[in-house]
Amino acid sequence: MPAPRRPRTPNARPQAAPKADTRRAPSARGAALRMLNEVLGEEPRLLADLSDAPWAAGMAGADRARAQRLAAETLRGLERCDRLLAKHLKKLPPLPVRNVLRIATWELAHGEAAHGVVNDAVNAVSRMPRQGHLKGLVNAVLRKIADEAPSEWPKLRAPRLPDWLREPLVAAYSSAQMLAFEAAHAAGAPLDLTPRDPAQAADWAEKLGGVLLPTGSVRLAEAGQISALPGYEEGAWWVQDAAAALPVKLLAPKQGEKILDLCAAPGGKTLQVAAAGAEVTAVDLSAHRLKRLEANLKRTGLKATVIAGDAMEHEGRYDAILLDAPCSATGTIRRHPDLPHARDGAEIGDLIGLQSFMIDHALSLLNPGGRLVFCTCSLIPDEGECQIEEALERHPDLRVDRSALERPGIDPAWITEEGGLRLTPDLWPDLGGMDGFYMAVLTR
Ligand SMILES: C[S@@+](CC[C@H](N)C(=O)[O-])C[C@H]1O[C@@H](n2cnc3c(N)ncnc32)[C@H](O)[C@@H]1O
Repeated sequence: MPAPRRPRTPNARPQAAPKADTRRAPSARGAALRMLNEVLGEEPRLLADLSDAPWAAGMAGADRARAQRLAAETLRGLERCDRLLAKHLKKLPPLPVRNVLRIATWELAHGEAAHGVVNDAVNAVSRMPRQGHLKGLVNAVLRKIADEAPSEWPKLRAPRLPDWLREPLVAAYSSAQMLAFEAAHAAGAPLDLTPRDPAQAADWAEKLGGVLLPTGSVRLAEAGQISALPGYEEGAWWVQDAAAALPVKLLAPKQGEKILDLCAAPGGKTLQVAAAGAEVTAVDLSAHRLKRLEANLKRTGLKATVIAGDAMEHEGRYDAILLDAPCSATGTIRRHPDLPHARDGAEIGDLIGLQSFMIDHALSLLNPGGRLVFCTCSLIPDEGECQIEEALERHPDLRVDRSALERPGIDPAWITEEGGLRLTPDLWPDLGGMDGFYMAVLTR
């Protein structure tokens, strides 16, 4: 029988570093508009890929952060914006004008002074070569929205996920749980930190005015400027969702162990493994994303061997392997509200194929008695539970180590039939939720 064809790696294209742009930098609102136009455009892009776009090169850090937030929050509330606007639009204007209206609607619903918001929106449209004539319409609509939005916004339902994602999730969970996911996505995410020294987590929670979560992460309600927080410069902690910090806790790296982090960038998990004193090799296909890993290693003073390359071609023998495989990232919508709009699910089939090839390759690199943690930040069981069930069928000597799940803060209700952990954004409702994730510990 011919060997099965390996699916193409969806994000295998090398990413070039952005070129500096000498044109005048856009305002925060102008940049947010460009971001929305790109996320919702014909060739949709993710916000994360736009943060260092050439057109944003001259922007001050604070403006850049404001633009990102404005774009992300408008996308999070897009359905609500459109519902408010629909009452006042007989016909949908072209996308750039619609996006000006959407951003302004979000701002008006969230307490921004109407005068500035409406003026800026009218000016933005009047500068559009082909849509300038719509400035009067924009002015009239936004004056009405300014009156209504603050009181109407909270009455609108949490935005629904698009069908490409809602349908598989309703089939896998339930309609009620789906509504709870959507409410969690609408609520957004607090800022979680992983302390370099887990024994000092409570101290950092106190110093930063946060709370210590049951699994050992520190949660802050208000992020502000992260690089200005105590402990940032000295690398005493790094930003990492509490759910994303769990795979390495299950891996339980030990001093001196030889550990491979197969899909490592931007590196939150590599830092955890290195902080435990293990000898870590971090591999990732994206040289661009690895730059962030290198910067994080420098800031924290932690050590890792960093390799830009294809996980499927990596060779060696390791005591333990972490495989945080490329996936649909549908568990991270609280923090990436652009994802449901910029994606359409077309690449999920390829990703599922790649994940199973990566599991098999990772298993071939394990020392006898070694352990593999497979995880994905996805809500889709095909990228989680099903991968493990199928791996167990392909490898009769493989078993799932359930004892690895006996860790502080892990609720037994999260444990799945095959022995993995299923985390969803509606968990910890009183603490502010967590990202969706799946993880399992395999040994052979
Ligand atoms: C979920 S992210 C990893 C997140 C990372 N473990 C962390 O904690 O920061 C998946 C990563 O897989 C990388 N990737 C995708 N295909 C790959 C391949 N064939 N070989 C190595 N890395 C790959 C992507 O560049 C991406 O950085």
